[in-house]
This record gives sequence, C-alpha cells and structure tokens, in this order.
Amino acid sequence: MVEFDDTFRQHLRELFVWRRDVRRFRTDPLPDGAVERLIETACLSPSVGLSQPWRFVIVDDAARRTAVIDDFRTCNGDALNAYAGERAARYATLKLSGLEQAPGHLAVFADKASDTGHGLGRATMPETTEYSVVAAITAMWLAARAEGIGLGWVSILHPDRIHTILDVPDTWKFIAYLCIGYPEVECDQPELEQAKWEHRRSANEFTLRR
Ligand SMILES: Cc1cc2c(cc1C)N(C[C@H](O)[C@H](O)[C@H](O)COP(=O)(O)O)c1[nH]c(=O)[nH]c(=O)c1N2
Repeated sequence: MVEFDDTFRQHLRELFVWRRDVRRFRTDPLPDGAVERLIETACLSPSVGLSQPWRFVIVDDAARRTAVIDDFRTCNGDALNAYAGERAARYATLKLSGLEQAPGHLAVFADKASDTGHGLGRATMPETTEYSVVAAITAMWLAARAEGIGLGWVSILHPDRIHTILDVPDTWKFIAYLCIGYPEVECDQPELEQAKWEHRRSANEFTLRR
C-alpha cells in the first residue's frame, strides 16, 4: 500500500500547473531510453475495456520527419488563410510547433480494429477508443514534465498524409504528433495566453449543477 502525503499532493499540483505545451526546444538530445520510458508510463493509463488501443510510432527517419514538417507548413498556411484581419495578423506571429528543433518525434494512433478488451464499453460509444489514447497522452505529458522534459502536441497536420508518411495500418486512427525534448524555458502560463490569443478561464465557467 502506497500513501501520498500533503507534500506529494502539493508537488503534484505544481506538476499540473507547470506542465506546458512546448514549442521551443533545446536541440540537445534526450537520454537513451527516455521516449521508451514515457511510452511505458503512458501504457499504465486507463482504457475502455482495458483495450489498450494506443499505438506509438517513434519517428527517427530524417526523410519522414521532413515530410511531416512539410505537411505542417502546408496546413499552417491554410489555417492562417482561414483567418482575417487582426486575428490573422496575430495567428501569423504564433509558433505552433517545435518540429524542427525537437530531438524526439512521436506519432500516436488509436487501433480501431483491435479486439483487446472484447468490445467492453465501446458498443454505444466507439469513440471511447480514441478517448483512451488521449488519456495515455495526458499521462505521458505529465510524466515527461516530472523529468524536466517538454512535450508539444501538433495537430496542424493532415491525418491521411501522416498515415502515408509513416506507413501504418489503415485501421489505426491518427490521434497526435508529439514533439519531445528539453524546453528552452519553463513557464506556468500557456504560451497562447502569453501571446494574447486566448486566456485560461476559471473552472466555474465550465461547471453546471443539475
Ligand atoms: C488535442 C490538442 C491539439 C493541440 C494542442 C493541444 C491539444 C490538447 N496544442 C496545445 C494547446 O495549444 C495548449 O495545450 C493550450 O494552449 C494550453 O497550453 P498548455 O498546454 O497549458 O501549455 C497545440 N499547440 C500547438 O502549438 N499546435 C498544435 O497543433 C496544437 N494542437
């Protein structure tokens, strides 16, 4: 039996406060096995029916990385064009990926065809497969921060293109492309808040009672 005391709870709260989506990475490499260790932690996450639908692809190949970066540039250009006026000008100033600097690239998929878990919990809500994978990514995000490692989620990508670039099974649904490395700076405020794109709101704005 493990007990968690007030000091631990305080540190855990600090971990949540100081976890960041990181786009600005130092280029020094991660220690050997760091990404594999984060994957092992992610695999402790809850999953619908214990289906463990997460699939991880460590992307080391330079040509594949370049193809992902090219796709990001295309998608980010399209995204910029969808805004107008002052919002477009502000969007243009944002740094929305650390793909070029991050020493680690990790793609995460949900295997929609796996029978692990025997369908439990998924009959009326098949999307719980994807939810399970997101739960694993969140665990990895926090575990990384606890080691001083930053993680940045990139979704400004075409899922079909990522499929082709990484040559993964058709039944895998693309969930996230993660940049992993040491952050240039630590901060307790989201970068999009610093850039005045959006601000964090208080929990009572999102909470109803019925
Ligand atoms: C599903 C999903 C997808 C994305 C993100 C997050 C999540 C959950 N975020 C990061 C997002 O902008 C960030 O989490 C918020 O701005 C809050 O900042 P902190 O994570 O608290 O630092 C993100 N950030 C970014 O720069 N480029 C991106 O493509 C994405 N995509």
